Amino acid sequence: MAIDCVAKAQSLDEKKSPLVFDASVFQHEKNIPPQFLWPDNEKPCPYAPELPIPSIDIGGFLSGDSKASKLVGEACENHGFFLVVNHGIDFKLIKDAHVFMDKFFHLPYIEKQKAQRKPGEHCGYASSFTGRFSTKLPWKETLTMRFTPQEQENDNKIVQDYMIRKMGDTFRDFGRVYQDYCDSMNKLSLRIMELLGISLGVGKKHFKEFFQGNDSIMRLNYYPICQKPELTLGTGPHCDPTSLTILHQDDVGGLQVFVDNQWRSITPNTQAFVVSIGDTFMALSNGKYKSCLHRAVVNSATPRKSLAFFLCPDKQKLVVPPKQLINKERPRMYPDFTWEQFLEFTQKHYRSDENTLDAFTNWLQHKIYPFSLSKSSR
Ligand SMILES: C=C1C[C@]23C[C@H]1CC[C@H]2[C@]1(C)CCC[C@@](C)(C(=O)O)[C@H]1[C@@H]3C(=O)O
Ligand SMILES: O=C(O)CCC(=O)C(=O)O
Ligand SMILES: [Fe+2]
Repeated sequence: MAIDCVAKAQSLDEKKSPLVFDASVFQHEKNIPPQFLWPDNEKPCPYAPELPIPSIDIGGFLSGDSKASKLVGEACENHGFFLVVNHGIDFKLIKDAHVFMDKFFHLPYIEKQKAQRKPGEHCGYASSFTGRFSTKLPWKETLTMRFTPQEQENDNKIVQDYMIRKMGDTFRDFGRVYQDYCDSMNKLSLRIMELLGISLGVGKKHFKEFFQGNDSIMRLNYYPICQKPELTLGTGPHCDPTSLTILHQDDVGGLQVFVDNQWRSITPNTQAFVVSIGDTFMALSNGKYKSCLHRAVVNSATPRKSLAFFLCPDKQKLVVPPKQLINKERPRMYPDFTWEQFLEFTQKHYRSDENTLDAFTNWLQHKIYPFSLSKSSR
């Protein structure tokens, strides 16, 4: 009974009308609401030296390209970030995606609310998560769409259909651009999975086949101007729980990665994509490749935009590393799990941070073995 009451209280909490983060208002406010203030130990530092990350020519990469494989392997074992250039993605498509993103986030709040994210779901429009969290709110608005590859040419176009359903037929072009963008990201992801398979010594097919039927996430991040950027964060410190992130950031700058105990900035390069390993791929590589802590800072001069494509496996597939990556020196590091379980954990039980995967594996083990004694309590 008590648990039911708590659960009801929490769900009612989500239903309370939360603070509305309307950037058109907030971006001019001298004093930002207390919910957006981050603790001193997490506030952005005045200077984050650039992190040089390898630039991989994915267009020139062929199976025998040991240089690309070595460069990617070193980066992924260290911090999990690298650039991809010569990617073959149409630059007009990237430009159109940014133009349409700008148009969406400049709509009146009441219009954007037509796509409002519902509690417990990951798709939709969110204005800084004021309905999800009560403190350390990120200074951003987001629009999140689900992507699954079309099996047949005439299969439904899940991204375009979603945008038309939520926003009406005037969003047909918006939907087409993001459908094409996600289709391009899907193809690029599978090329990168070939490279990661070779660099891990399991062959170019292994991960490419694992992610053939992916169930991925397209997220648009819009970071409004902030009058006190030193007091808040656009996106708080976290590791992506997903498998692979392909990020296109505009030329404003703000992405930072925590490496060797220091925040380092990733210099914008609109010709390239920033690719990073997520928690799920860290588990697939049995911990060999690292999912790294990162965040986004904001500024008082110009809004910042980033397009994040999060590759995720079919929700029912078991996440299990290939046997070649399990040995005496490196026994199994994480339990079997499905992306469906992990995604539910991040949407209903836990705010992704630097410990999400460990918190998830503890949660999973207590869910499966509720009365097992954890090591610490033995
Ligand atoms: C599965 C996901 C959850 C988040 C979006 C994708 C991958 C990154 C996650 C996120 C961005 C990590 C930081 C916290 C978060 C709440 C956010 O700032 O948006 C996370 C996303 C989410 O839970 O909606
Ligand atoms: O906007 C950025 O540069 C990073 C955003 C991010 O890390 C995310 O959406 O997971
Ligand atoms: Fe991220």
